[in-house]
Amino acid sequence: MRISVIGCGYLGAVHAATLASMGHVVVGIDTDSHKVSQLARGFAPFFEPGLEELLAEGGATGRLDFATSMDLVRDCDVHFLCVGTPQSKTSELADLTYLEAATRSLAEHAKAGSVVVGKSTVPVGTVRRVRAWLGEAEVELAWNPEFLRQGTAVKDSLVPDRLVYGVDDGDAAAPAVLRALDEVYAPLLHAGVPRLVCNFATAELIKSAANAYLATKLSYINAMSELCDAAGADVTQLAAAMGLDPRIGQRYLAAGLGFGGGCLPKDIRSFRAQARELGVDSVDGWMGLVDSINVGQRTRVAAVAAELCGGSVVGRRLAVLGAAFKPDTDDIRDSPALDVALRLAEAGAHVVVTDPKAINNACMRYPQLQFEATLAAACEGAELVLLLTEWAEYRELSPDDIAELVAQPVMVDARNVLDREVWREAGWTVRGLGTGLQVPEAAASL
Ligand SMILES: NC(=O)C1=CN([C@@H]2O[C@H](COP(=O)(O)OP(=O)(O)OC[C@H]3O[C@@H](n4cnc5c(N)ncnc54)[C@H](O)[C@@H]3O)[C@@H](O)[C@H]2O)C=CC1
Ligand SMILES: O=C(O)[C@H]1O[C@H](OP(=O)(O)OP(=O)(O)OC[C@H]2O[C@@H](n3ccc(=O)[nH]c3=O)[C@H](O)[C@@H]2O)[C@H](O)[C@@H](O)[C@@H]1O
Repeated sequence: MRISVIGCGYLGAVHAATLASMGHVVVGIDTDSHKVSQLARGFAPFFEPGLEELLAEGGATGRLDFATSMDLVRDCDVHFLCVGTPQSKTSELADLTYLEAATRSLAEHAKAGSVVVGKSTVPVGTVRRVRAWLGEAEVELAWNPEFLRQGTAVKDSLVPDRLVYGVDDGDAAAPAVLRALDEVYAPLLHAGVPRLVCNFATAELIKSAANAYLATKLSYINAMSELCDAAGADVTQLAAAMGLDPRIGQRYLAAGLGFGGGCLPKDIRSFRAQARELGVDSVDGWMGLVDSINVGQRTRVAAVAAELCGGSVVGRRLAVLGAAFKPDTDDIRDSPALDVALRLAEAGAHVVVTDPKAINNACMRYPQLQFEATLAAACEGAELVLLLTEWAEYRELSPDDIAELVAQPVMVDARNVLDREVWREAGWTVRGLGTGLQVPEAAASL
């Protein structure tokens, strides 16, 4: 099939490359000419494991191309809308202006009978607006939310847990739309990936509800970590024991600094705003609590840092390990690590940040922080080390690796990934979250 992918960011570039690897002829369209020129030359404009290999394969087979001009979508049978839907700058609502612009532009170029498939995460009711933006274009519409995670996006796209097709069940064209989607995803369906067909509102809500559930699970275990600190219990052991119950499961129970990124935070706020508009107070209140528990973890980490510095971080040299919002990505959107680093810098500390992949993105945006390419340079002379993003190389750190570099052997392990006993035996003071030591109220204002 000939397919276009409109919007080639963390979602769209991976989607385009994986569709080409399945045998389709794909053109990715993006308004960012720098991104397009990198993609067209086979370079990933961001770090995503496995993406460059797929871009190279797509380029070599001639099945994958990228462009800024919508002209190239004319021959395509299916168009995927993958543009950003960030949080509005002035409210909790999703900003749909990119989606509107992309849809209106697509409508001018899409051939009659082609199928427009939304993939961006949108508030319930958006598909009706997309239909209106398509105007007189003689195209069909479907909504096919995406569940991939950054860092494992290629694998998640090639082996997804499920495919959700939102279609207009009252429309005579629905069977043809389903056939088109089945043809797109034929290799996945043959491999047994479950396929769920539903109406538009359900498809929109499935995506928001799934992200809200993941966020809920994370804030739940982070609330438990606060309880563990108050009660002298250990949240890592608590989570491990809870997770052994298959009804609960181990995943998304790692307590610590909480969630960030370009999706979960903005999606729960958008979900909250949707619930308010629909008059469903329970979801509004619930999402508000999930959000505030999550943001509260950042305050708690900053408070622990201040406590370990004797009550104030003013003038102290602090090393921060991690800038990306999670390991295996260079994405710094709503990064909890950078949020804590900035709070500590604002409180008067000299903060030196390192990260295996995200330094370039971070140093352009935050000139008030010092960035170092290596762990050794970041730790040199540090009076306190904060492990804020659990990259493998930080999880596997041993006290000997940095003991000679730091000024004081003191560590905040905000992801609870280090073996505290090993570090304590080596003479370090180590604090995690939910380890049975209360975060002081006085410092919590930081
Ligand atoms: N990043 C992820 O892991 C996932 C993201 N999503 C959703 O996918 C959507 C996209 O997210 P990301 O890829 O992370 O965002 P992103 O910001 O990385 O990419 C969006 C891309 O759209 C391009 N764009 C904006 N307006 C355009 C237009 N009129 N025409 C063509 N291109 C245009 C931008 O230049 C940018 O490259 C969001 O709704 C997000 O919630 C869903 C699942 C996973
Ligand atoms: O809609 C989206 O864009 C995507 O959002 C998340 O994916 P992603 O943001 O890539 O990252 P996750 O792996 O889910 O992690 C989110 C945050 O939770 C944190 N986290 C995760 C797991 C955990 O146990 N503890 C924890 O604090 C991570 O550090 C990270 O900051 C969802 O997992 C995807 O299914 C969804 O498609």
